[in-house]
Amino acid sequence: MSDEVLMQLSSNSNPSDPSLPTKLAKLEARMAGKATPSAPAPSASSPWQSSASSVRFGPPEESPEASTSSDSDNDIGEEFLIQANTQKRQRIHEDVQASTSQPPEALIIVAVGADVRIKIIETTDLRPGIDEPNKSKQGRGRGRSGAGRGRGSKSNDHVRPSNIPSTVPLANGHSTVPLANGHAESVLHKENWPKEQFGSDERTSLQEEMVLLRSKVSFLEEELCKSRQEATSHQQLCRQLELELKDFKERDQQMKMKRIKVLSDLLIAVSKAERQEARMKIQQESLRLGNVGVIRAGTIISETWEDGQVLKDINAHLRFLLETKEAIERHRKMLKKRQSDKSEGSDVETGTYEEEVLIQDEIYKSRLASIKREEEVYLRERDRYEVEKGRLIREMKRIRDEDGSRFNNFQILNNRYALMNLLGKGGFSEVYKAFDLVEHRYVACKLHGLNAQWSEEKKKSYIRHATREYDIHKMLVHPHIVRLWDIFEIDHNTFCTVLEYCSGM
Ligand SMILES: Nc1ncnc2c1ncn2[C@@H]1O[C@H](COP(=O)(O)OP(=O)(O)OP(=O)(O)O)[C@@H](O)[C@H]1O
Repeated sequence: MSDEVLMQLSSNSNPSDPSLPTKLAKLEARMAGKATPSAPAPSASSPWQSSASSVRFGPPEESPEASTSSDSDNDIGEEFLIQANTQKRQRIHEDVQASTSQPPEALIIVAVGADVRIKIIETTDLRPGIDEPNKSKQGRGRGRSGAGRGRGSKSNDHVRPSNIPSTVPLANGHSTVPLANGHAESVLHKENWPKEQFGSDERTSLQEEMVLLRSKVSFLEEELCKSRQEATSHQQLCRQLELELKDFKERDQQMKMKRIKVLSDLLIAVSKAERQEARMKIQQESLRLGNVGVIRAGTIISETWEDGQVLKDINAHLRFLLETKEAIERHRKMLKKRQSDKSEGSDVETGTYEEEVLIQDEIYKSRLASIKREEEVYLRERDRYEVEKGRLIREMKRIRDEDGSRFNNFQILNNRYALMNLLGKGGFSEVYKAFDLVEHRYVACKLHGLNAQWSEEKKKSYIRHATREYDIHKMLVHPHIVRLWDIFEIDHNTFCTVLEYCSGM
């Protein structure tokens, strides 16, 4: 008899009915398949004793009739059992259906004596991570069917996979519960299986189901094993990829360093070649256009410019032309003076002489015009050479500044700007041509050197002004204004502004 039935009976019972223990004993005896004794069943051995003392079978209006005849008691009990069993079967059927439609729950059907117990086990899959929330349902006092956790409820204390629906009855009257690991757990029950309640076909179907579930479990275990292997191989692959990535990054870094090295070597080579070329050019130009000479006057040494040969030649030629021009002018004056002296003589002589003077004057005039043209050419040429001389002097100064600069040894500033040659020197700055190793373009690095002799206040004031100037400059974008790309500090007395490079072309 199920706990539910007992509960029902308890709720319907009349505590004042003295014949109830007898009825209960009879019913129990029937349920156990024994002959019903007329005397009350030994209450001490009955598991239902406590409740039997206070329960009454059937509806209350039938109770007087039931208390008068043992046959009628039997009939009522049988009828009740039939009803109860029919209800139970229906419930089993419903619960089995429910268990198939609701995988997290499994039914354990335990046959106890003449009754059928339905135990609903709130199951939780043993596999980690699956049906976690169902664990909370474990250990609930009573199942959904209302059947109690009384006898044989040991099986409920085990956690089972969600797809195992029921216990399977064994021949010895124990029920087995398939576990996740494929073993069967024997569930001990105090009563034997009623063969008339569970047909062999039902048992067979349950066993088949159990076999099916076992095969499912083994399949899932295989799948799990495979997944674990895959996970291991994936982890190994990940580790390998991480190592490769690290290796690749290291190699990339090395390549980057190599690239920078190769690039800076190339830039240094180019710069050195340019420097050499510039110095050779200066040597050649200084022969032609002039050079700086040193004049010593007592203890004072001063520098003066000495023109080169070309300029000397031009100047000499111009001087010669000037002298020639002056000589022709003098001859013309003398000729005119003689002409005036001769005009006092005879007409014939005077006429002949005037003709000669005119011819001579014309000759002087044409010579003067030719000298003037030649002089103009030489003067133009001298102007051109003067421009070249100025360029040469600037270049010489630049080379001298470059030689005296502390940044002339091809440094890489801020890990990015490879300094090449000096472009020029300003009031407080040196401007170097540089190559931006990140953006791969030529830039002009203006190195602002603060005078070490300056007071801290003057340095601060200079930096404040320069910062304000460059903050404004940074915002200016115009085709006729060089862009300011970057600004950074080199040391306590020096900072650098990176400008767009102007080739001057
Ligand atoms: N962006 C540039 N591109 C190419 N060359 C440059 C650039 N900026 C400056 N220079 C060169 O550097 C030289 C000195 O620069 P600049 O004229 O800016 O100095 P400055 O203004 O006199 O110095 P300071 O700002 O210290 O007073 C210039 O004559 C020019 O040859």
